[in-house]
Amino acid sequence: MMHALQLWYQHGWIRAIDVSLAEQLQQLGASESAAFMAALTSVQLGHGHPCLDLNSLYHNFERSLNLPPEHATADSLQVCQAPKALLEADASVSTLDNCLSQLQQSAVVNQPNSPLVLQGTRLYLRRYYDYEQRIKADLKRRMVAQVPVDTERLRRVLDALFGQTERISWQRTACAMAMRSRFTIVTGGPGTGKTYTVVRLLATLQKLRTQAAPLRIRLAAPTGKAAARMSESISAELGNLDAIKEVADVLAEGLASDAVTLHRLLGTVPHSRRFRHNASNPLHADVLIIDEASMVDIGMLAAVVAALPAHARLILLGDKDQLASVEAGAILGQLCEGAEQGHYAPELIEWLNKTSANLMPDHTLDADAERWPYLQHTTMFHESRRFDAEKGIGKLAYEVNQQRIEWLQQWLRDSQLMAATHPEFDNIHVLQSSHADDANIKRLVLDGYAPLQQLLSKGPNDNSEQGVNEWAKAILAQLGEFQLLTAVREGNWGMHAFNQRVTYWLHGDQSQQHGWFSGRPVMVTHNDYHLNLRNGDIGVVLQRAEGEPLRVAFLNPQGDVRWVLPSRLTQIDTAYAMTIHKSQGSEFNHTVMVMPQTDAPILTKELLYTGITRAKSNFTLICSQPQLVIKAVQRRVKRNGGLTDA
Ligand SMILES: Nc1ncnc2c1ncn2[C@@H]1O[C@H](COP(=O)(O)OP(=O)(O)OP(=O)(O)O)[C@@H](O)[C@H]1O
Repeated sequence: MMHALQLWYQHGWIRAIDVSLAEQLQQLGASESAAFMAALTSVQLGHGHPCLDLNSLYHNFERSLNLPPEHATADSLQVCQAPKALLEADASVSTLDNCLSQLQQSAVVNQPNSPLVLQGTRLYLRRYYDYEQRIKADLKRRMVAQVPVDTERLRRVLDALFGQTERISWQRTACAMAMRSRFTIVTGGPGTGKTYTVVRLLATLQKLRTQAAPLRIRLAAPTGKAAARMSESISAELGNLDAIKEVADVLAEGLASDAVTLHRLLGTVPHSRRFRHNASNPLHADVLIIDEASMVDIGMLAAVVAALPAHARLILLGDKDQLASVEAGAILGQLCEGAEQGHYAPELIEWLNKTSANLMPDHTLDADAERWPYLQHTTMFHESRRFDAEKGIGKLAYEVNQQRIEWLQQWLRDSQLMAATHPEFDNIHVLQSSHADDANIKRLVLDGYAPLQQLLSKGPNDNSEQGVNEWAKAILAQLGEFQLLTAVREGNWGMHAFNQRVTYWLHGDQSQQHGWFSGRPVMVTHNDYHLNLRNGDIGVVLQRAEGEPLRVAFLNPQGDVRWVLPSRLTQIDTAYAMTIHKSQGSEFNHTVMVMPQTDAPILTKELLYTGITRAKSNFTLICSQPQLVIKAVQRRVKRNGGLTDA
């Protein structure tokens, strides 16, 4: 088994860390098979699963491990043994029962501080088990801490904020629900009014507070981009609240300026996993709102709940149907499972009815609601204010999310006709081509990037520092207008190949020789604490004046331009094309999504839904094989984990 792991590593099937973990455990006295299972647990972590689910492993070896990986070469398939054959050949782990008893007897499993924890049929590395336990215990404490609320006063405040509506207002329901305990989730697709609601929710909290001083409110998001968008949309909504001046003033009082990244909120300690704020140095906050919570990983949420004082409220906002974090965990997806149906307890419905202008619909009632503890604190919004669910992007996102194949098949076949005959579909297009260098793709890209190229060649209005900064700002804003998103990184239809292709189309041969050239958009691919740049930050290479060296312009969270020398940036990618994973938390006016030519497990409905919902006004799908789109929509991401276990 150890030899097999080495071969897997040599052929790029698994990571070095997966093998070295197994070797270290053997040195600690683990049997070969226990060490092997630990390596598989680490492999799963690399795929975003906090644990190895032995039940699904023995049910379907290849599918649950994604081994051999999709990029496995023919050579490697000859040399490397598949997991199923390996496990079946060893009596100690040949069946699920044997494997469980082997692990139960192991010195490295379920002992005080042992590196592995077996919980039911889930095998964890201890750190991830601890994260999960910490989150569960903390959320439970915040959920049971029922806060007394004057329902009459609450009703009056909500009447002022939302007015009377004919139908149930889920936005109002979310505000009411958040008053009852110290944990709340508001989930919904793009434009469903999460930000609109959260501003009113905060206003309600401030109005009904029992302490004299305003509540201290912190806003945070997993990435710099998401934090910047959160600040922007919250200040726009605060402007709209001016109609209810008294509320706007009381809200603004306790609101700590801008939204920050979670790393900044907690304070990173250089070269360490630790944060400055933790259980012994808690955050100064009464309310913490985390936007884009689908991107928060389990380690980060564990750090957040440790640093958040017990009395504080934690409010998660996000779209549960989007891709989960790249790191381990799919927190929002797991906590919100079943949110479509409500699953509210009779007692909760009765309480909500007291605070609401309308009665809660019957279908949200569940007499067996104890099975859904997190849903008693969750509101899901279905109606997008930005997209009509019957038109264009809204319709496409809805059909993909609901995995409704028939409409999609028709759209993939007849998108041109539909766009020509039904104006409501003229902003969603399919460009089918079997060549990534196809002239139609080239035309689409050149047209899409034409305004960017014009801005670049026009140069700054004047050469003053302000003039140059304004020019850089305009170019960075223009980068949000048109964006290629790829489903995969590698291969002819992947992110790297498209970046090379577009660079060549726009800048010709010269750009191939010089990695750094004026106009190159770049994405930072790792957090850089020295430069204060975050994974996902976008910059653009520019020459500020004749004879000056090239510099990369980034926007800081305050919206000002900062310039960095290219030589200081070690981990970046060109950003004409980015992966859908990296696009999470961003939106682009015209989004072009590129599907690969061959199927892969990474192609899921969550991936497609995330890509489609990045588009603000136009969406184009480039694909060579429409049936792969259908296959992807039928496949769902399944992340293991015990967050919702009793
Ligand atoms: N009840 C409402 N009445 C009037 N306008 C609303 C209402 N709810 C939302 N809106 C408006 O709809 C738009 C989208 O709302 P909002 O930005 O809050 O959605 P969101 O769910 O936060 O979107 P995203 O996920 O893209 O950030 C905003 O312009 C907002 O002001």
